[in-house]
Amino acid sequence: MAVYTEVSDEDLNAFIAQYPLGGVLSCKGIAEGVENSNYLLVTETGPYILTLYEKRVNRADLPFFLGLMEHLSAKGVGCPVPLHGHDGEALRELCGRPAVLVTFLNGMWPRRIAPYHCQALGEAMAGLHLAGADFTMARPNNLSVSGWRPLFEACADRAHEVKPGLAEALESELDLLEAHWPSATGPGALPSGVIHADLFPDNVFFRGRALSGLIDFYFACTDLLAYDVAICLNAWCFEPDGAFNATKARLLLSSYRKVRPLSDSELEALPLLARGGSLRFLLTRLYDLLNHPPGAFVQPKNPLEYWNKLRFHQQVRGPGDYGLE
Ligand SMILES: Nc1ncnc2c1ncn2[C@@H]1O[C@H](COP(=O)(O)OP(=O)(O)OP(=O)(O)O)[C@@H](O)[C@H]1O
Ligand SMILES: N[C@@H](CCO)C(=O)O
Repeated sequence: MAVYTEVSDEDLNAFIAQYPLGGVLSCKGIAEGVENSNYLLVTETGPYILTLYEKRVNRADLPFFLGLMEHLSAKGVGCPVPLHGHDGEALRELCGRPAVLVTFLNGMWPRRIAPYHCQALGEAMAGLHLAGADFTMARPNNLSVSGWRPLFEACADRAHEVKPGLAEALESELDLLEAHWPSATGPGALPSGVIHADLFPDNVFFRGRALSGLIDFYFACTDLLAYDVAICLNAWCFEPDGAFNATKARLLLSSYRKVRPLSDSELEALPLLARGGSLRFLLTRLYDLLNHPPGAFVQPKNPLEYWNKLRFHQQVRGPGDYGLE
């Protein structure tokens, strides 16, 4: 149960009274998700999502996230929209945590990924990148290459508990990525802009076969657009047994490219970006696993799922291995 901060009825009623939403009819903690405390709130005017932000969300970043969702929604991207209270404010505090109410999105995230999901995701991701092009705020990606060594150092001493030799292998990969990571500035720079940076299946809603919305913009930032593509290759194009599905990758990439073409440099950089994306999620999962509070309801995700993905990308010879003709 990803509810880290419990809210009393008294605190909730006082919080909701600050909005023109009528009285509270129900408020239930949402089990899914591992980063923040989420509640499904129903008032006399309908359903909403109440989010209390936890450890990995910096309060100072919230204006960027909230402003981005408003910007993208205005551009036609299906995403939650923050609600403003009587005082015009969207960002508040509840039970000592930064808290926001957002609109409820209908749809279900796909538990079993079909090729058509990948095709729809590629198109939606490209649309997101284009819609974010004129968003005036910027936020550095604190979980890109500059953020990986501190995470690694916080895990290195105990990584062997998860897999013998893991620390040594990760340090070697980290050295390579730090030495060769593509730049967003200067000669040979790759295109950059607003990326979601966490476009996993559980953050993408479908209604039937149609993609209906994107949620969880709390890792969104300004970074390499192709890095978002690489994160999605990892999150959508591997089968439960760990096998890479080149058909899904081809559909994802080709539908993305129909909306926003990928340059030759971006395509050439995909294997390295996918190795970085593998390391990023491996490290955050490893950190969460090694620091998992005993008895917590939230089940940590398996870092070795991303060790297997990293090993796959390490042997990729070029973008052709991602199903591209
Ligand atoms: N706007 C929304 N409309 C409908 N459901 C939502 C919305 N936002 C969140 N949810 C529900 O809450 C769940 C958790 O939301 P979210 O993924 O943002 O939490 P999180 O703690 O950031 O999780 P994650 O581990 O994916 O980062 C989602 O899987 C979804 O079921
Ligand atoms: N989507 C992330 C969790 C939230 O950052 C993962 O699966 O590791």
